[in-house]
Parts: sequence; C-alpha cells; structure tokens
Amino acid sequence: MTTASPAPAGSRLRVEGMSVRFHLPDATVHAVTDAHFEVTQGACLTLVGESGCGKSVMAHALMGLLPGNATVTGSARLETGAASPVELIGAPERLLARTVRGRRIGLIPQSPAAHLTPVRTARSQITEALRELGSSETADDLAARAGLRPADLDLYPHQLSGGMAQRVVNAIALAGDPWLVIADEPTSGLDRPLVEVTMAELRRLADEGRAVLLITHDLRAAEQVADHVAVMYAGRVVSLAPAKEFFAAPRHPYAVGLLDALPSRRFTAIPGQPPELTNLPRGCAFRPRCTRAGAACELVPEMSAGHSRVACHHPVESHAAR
Ligand SMILES: Nc1ncnc2c1ncn2[C@@H]1O[C@H](COP(=O)(O)OP(=O)(O)OP(=O)(O)O)[C@@H](O)[C@H]1O
Ligand code: NI
Repeated sequence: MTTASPAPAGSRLRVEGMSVRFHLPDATVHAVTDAHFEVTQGACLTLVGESGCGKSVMAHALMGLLPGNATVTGSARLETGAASPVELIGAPERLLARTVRGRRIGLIPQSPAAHLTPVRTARSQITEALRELGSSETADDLAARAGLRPADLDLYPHQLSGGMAQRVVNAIALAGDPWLVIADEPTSGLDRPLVEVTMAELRRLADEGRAVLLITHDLRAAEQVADHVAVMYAGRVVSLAPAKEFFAAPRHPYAVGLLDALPSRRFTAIPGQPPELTNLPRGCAFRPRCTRAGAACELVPEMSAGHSRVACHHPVESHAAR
C-alpha cells in the first residue's frame, strides 16, 4: 500500500503574481488578479470566497486545464525535491500531462458525478486511471484507501450515492500518489457526517506529508482542516492568515462579513453583490460593499507583510474588540 509521497521537507507550491484573463468577443473577464500564496508540505491551505470569485479558475490554471480563450501570467512553481522546480504557468502541455497532472498534483473536481463516465463501472474508471499513471496498485486497494468496498466498484455512476461518487473521484485523484491535492468543493451536496469524513481524509493527506489546497464555501468545514486560510474577492486574494487567527480575529472587512454570515455567528449576510469580473470598480473591489471604506480605497490596496496579511487600507486591527 502506498503511504506518504516521497517529497522532501520544505517542498511547496509557490504562486506569485498569477493572473488569469478570459477573452470574450466583447469583454475581458478578470478571473484571477495578481495572486500570491504558498501551499507547503504537510499543510492545508483553504481558499474561500463567494461564488464566481475565481477559485476554480485558479485551480484549473495550476493544472493547465483552462480553455483556449484564457491567458495566464505570473508564476506558480512546484518545488518538490532536488530536481529543478517546475514552473507550471506556460509549461508545455506534454510536460503537464506526463509529469504534473495526476502525478504531482491531483485534482478532486467540483461536482464529481459530472466527471465520471456514465456507461462504465467505478472499477473500470479507477483501473484506467491507474494504468495511465503506470501504477502497480490495484483498483480494490486504491478504492479501499478512499473508503470504498470492493462491491461498490461494480456500480455505475448513476447507482452511486453522492458520497460514494465523491470517494470514486477522490480515488482517481490519488491514483498517482500526488504531492499536492487540490480539492475543489469536495463537500458540496454531502450531508454533515460525510463532510466530516471528507475533511478528516484531507487532513490525513496533509499529515502524511502531502500538501492540500482546499477550495470551499463551507467555512465550518474549513475550520476543521485548514492550517491557513486565503480569502478571494473578485479575483484577488485579499486575506491570507493562519487559520486560528483568521477565525478568531479576521482583519479584512470582507473576511469579517463572511464569518458574520455563518449561522453559528451573527447569521447576517453581507449586503450587495460582488462586482462583475468584466467590469471591476476602480480601486478595492470590495469598496462598494464595505462599511470601512474611505477615500484611500480608490486605489487598489497592496498586500500587507507579516503573519496575518490583508490587502486593505482600513483593516480591523487584530487586537481591537469588535
Ligand atoms: N471559460 C471561461 N470563459 C469566460 N469566463 C469564464 C470561463 N470560466 C470561468 N469564467 C468566469 O470566471 C469567473 C470565476 O469562475 P470560477 O469558476 O473560478 O468561480 P468560483 O470561485 O470557483 O465559483 P463557485 O464557488 O461558484 O465554484 C466567473 O465569473 C466565471 O464566469
Ligand atoms: Ni468553483
């Protein structure tokens, strides 16, 4: 049975100044703008933010899976060993297909059912993934690691429950023993007990020495597993903080709003809507919804330095009582 991947301590994915634009006939979508973050060995970085803020696009950009109308700029370096780092942005398709996708980075896709072929059993899809990756592991062993019983593997996708379909795509994503696991909304549509199981599985992957990038709307789930939390708003990472500090004392007004919206907290949604990514406001994109906005916010705020980082001209001070 495979255990932790063999990447040395200190391995990381380092994203610097990454931007993604989609070129439409009459507009440009600013899907990701100037993203900076790191995912490190043994840790889980959780990326949160409202629907449409660019989370999945970021994941697909890292895997080289965006359509032809996308332009990706900046840098995303996979530093996992003595060999020279792999620059993912602009890497040739052959390199990504042969050495990155499924092998160094495994993607657990958003909406698992849509990623399974309806006319083939779970076993045949898992076996194919193992064969493509040249793995000697059996489908039954891999499936067992993902929490499936051998009998489940004889089922077709329409016979699988949401939780089982999730486990099948998890098994496929892990077939090549990837160092970085990107999980894009792995719990949407699952009930609470299954959310807990999925989060525990992601935590175990990180504890085994992998790195996990978890994309989710579910802040409660994030709190169980995250070491660091990155918040995206309108294509930008606006807050990057250790999870404990993020949940105890959020500094970005948008992060405060996201947490206040939780039923377990104030249960008060942030008024208004995020801007269109084809028509972003000048300066800080959160300004039209922000209670702390001032004149300075007409300029895009730089990311601050330090431990709990924010791109905000008027952050909530961490020591201030709210
Ligand atoms: N191929 C494309 N062409 C043009 N625009 C696109 C394309 N793919 C995504 N977008 C746009 O990029 C933006 C970011 O989308 P993305 O799927 O990353 O959002 P998300 O944060 O993952 O949202 P959700 O939480 O709903 O999954 C959206 O405005 C979306 O419409
Ligand atoms: Ni998404």
